[in-house]
Amino acid sequence: MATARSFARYPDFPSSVPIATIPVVSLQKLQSGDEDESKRLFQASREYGFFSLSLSGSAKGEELLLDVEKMFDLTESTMNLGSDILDLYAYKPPHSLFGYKRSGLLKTDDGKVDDMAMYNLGQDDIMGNTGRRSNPETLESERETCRTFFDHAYGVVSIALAELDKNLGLSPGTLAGLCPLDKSSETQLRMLRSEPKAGVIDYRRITLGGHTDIGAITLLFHTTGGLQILPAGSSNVPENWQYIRPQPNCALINIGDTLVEWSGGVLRSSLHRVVAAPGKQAKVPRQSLAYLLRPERSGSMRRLKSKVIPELDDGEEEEARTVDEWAAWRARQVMNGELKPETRGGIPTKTIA
Ligand SMILES: O=C(O)CCC(=O)C(=O)O
Ligand SMILES: [Fe+2]
Repeated sequence: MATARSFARYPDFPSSVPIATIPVVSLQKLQSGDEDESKRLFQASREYGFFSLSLSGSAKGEELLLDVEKMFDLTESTMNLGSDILDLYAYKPPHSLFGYKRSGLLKTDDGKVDDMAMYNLGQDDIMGNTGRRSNPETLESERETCRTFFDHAYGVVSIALAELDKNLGLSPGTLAGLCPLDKSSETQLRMLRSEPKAGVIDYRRITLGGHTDIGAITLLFHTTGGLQILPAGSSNVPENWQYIRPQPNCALINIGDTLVEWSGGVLRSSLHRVVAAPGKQAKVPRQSLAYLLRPERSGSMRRLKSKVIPELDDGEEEEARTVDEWAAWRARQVMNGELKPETRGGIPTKTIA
């Protein structure tokens, strides 16, 4: 579903809706050490908090695209089990966010509820870092496929993190080293699906409410539209939200709140949400896959030090909480209404690396 071939199976994304001009960066160019491409990735990560990573022409990229196709099929067969069966694997917030969430359990910004089913598959579970969880048979029988996906997705996202290391003036391997594949974390593959509605389509229907991703960085695969971003500096009114047009053979990458913390606000995490897919695309089921990379649980949320990252201002305190403590504290703040999700970061660097 992420390759050009699968795009051909879906109705076209309409040309009449406002879209955000998210830069496309080539994985193959990054792998060959192209400095301009690296700078473009950094610039996009500061200006939009999003960039598209073209996977074509890179062996690692094309391998991942094939895994993505398989995971889209597994999303479909899993979701087809129906919510009665899937509820046996229901997620248990706030204690555990792994497992199935049926549609309609989350509040959206407009006071309604979401319209998105998701199955959150834990990296620890699949990679064997901690105790196994039990998942529906569709996934249990394909553990090896899932393992390959996690392995390859981590490999590609590590290349993007290495570029951020370089541009942030950090030593090679710093960011990926804080989010290891083989250590316990909340890292997950979120398999999302929203069903088409009969009758007149409400294109303003929010299927997944506005949020920023709490982790380090996210790789998203989608074929149909509906994902929207609120550009930096724009107020949160319906006309300011812009669609992100899915690009064939690409992963959409976005910066999460953890990278904003570590970079002292140099990188940006942008508010995004999902609404009904535009045009004829609203008539087909919408599936997406989000690989949400989170740091090692016991890791530190302290701002990193480099010649690019600004030091703490007078009166600012060093973050003392661990990754897990910080995530729990933020979730509480959002729940108590003390923190409204909003775009963060994108401040000037100390010097340019
Ligand atoms: O389905 C999408 O396009 C976006 C999903 C998303 O933002 C998330 O799962 O955090
Ligand atoms: Fe998200």
